[in-house]
Amino acid sequence: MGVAEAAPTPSLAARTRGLRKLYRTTVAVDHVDLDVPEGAVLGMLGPNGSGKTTTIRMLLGLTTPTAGEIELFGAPMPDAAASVLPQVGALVEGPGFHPFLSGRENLLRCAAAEPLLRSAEIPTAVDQALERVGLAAAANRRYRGYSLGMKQRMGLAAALLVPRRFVVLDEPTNGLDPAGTREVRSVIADLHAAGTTVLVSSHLLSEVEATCTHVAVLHQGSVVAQGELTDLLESGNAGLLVSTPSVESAVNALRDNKIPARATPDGLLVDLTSTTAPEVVATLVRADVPVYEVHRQRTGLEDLFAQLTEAS
Ligand SMILES: Nc1ncnc2c1ncn2[C@@H]1O[C@H](COP(=O)(O)OP(=O)(O)OP(=O)(O)O)[C@@H](O)[C@H]1O
Repeated sequence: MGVAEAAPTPSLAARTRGLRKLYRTTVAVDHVDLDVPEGAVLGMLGPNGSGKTTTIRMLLGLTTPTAGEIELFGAPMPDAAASVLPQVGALVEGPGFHPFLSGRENLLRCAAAEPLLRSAEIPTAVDQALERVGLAAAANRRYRGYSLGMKQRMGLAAALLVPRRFVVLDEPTNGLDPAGTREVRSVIADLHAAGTTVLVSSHLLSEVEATCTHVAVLHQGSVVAQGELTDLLESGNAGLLVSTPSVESAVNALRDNKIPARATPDGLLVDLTSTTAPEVVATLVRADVPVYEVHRQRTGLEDLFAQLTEAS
């Protein structure tokens, strides 16, 4: 043992290092170093084909990495799969429900395979999961007749059969109507409030902004940005765009108050490094400058994501 102890690293629900997956000659995932802090809701953001599903499948032991390491709660995968995976609930493509059984019957079968559920607890767990995803009324209908959104809800119900330490949701709002999307957001918020770590993939920045505390952006199989959502959103130049017919008076009024600003084709761009949006508006109003509209300039993450999605 060394004399100096290393500073304790925050506990991670999932950690990958150098993760790589090749399908023949296709590099699906390349050198992914992902940290999912315990208690976080981490949004894995990326355009189609950026490697989200492949990364998730490797985390869950559903596909074998070509190279790299995976740990779940500090335990190496796949060696620790039997002890760790029962604590992990997952919604991934192709959950394989039986088409001729009802939603309830399918979930009863899933529940029977859950090591953490005692037989006596199964019926209640199934009913609670059906209720939670809004499928209680359709529970006795055959799975075959379910809509895409209902099938998606079934996958979510299966992930939520037991209280989990970690829930992994691959594009959970795919195929859902606006009400279904709101329900998924509320399920994620409930899980977060209960201390469960959530990893959720999406190709929509708005989705991630609405639900996540952390984000990892994937592009062409690699992580191009990761960290706390607020930090990433604030990265880059924070600016406020002001729409006013009196640009010159506005610039002068702001400069008198030591707030840097300049005219741009999009409007008056005010530097927010040393001030706030309400302060800028108050300053302009005090100087009798008419303000039609103000909005924040696109953030670092929005710019990054726009570049990635526009390029693909
Ligand atoms: N089983 C497979 N066989 C061959 N190539 C695959 C397979 N699965 C994924 N790929 C390829 O790996 C790359 C990453 O795919 P992946 O499904 O992980 O991306 P994704 O970010 O989840 O995309 P989407 O948002 O469309 O679901 C793509 O080029 C895809 O074509």
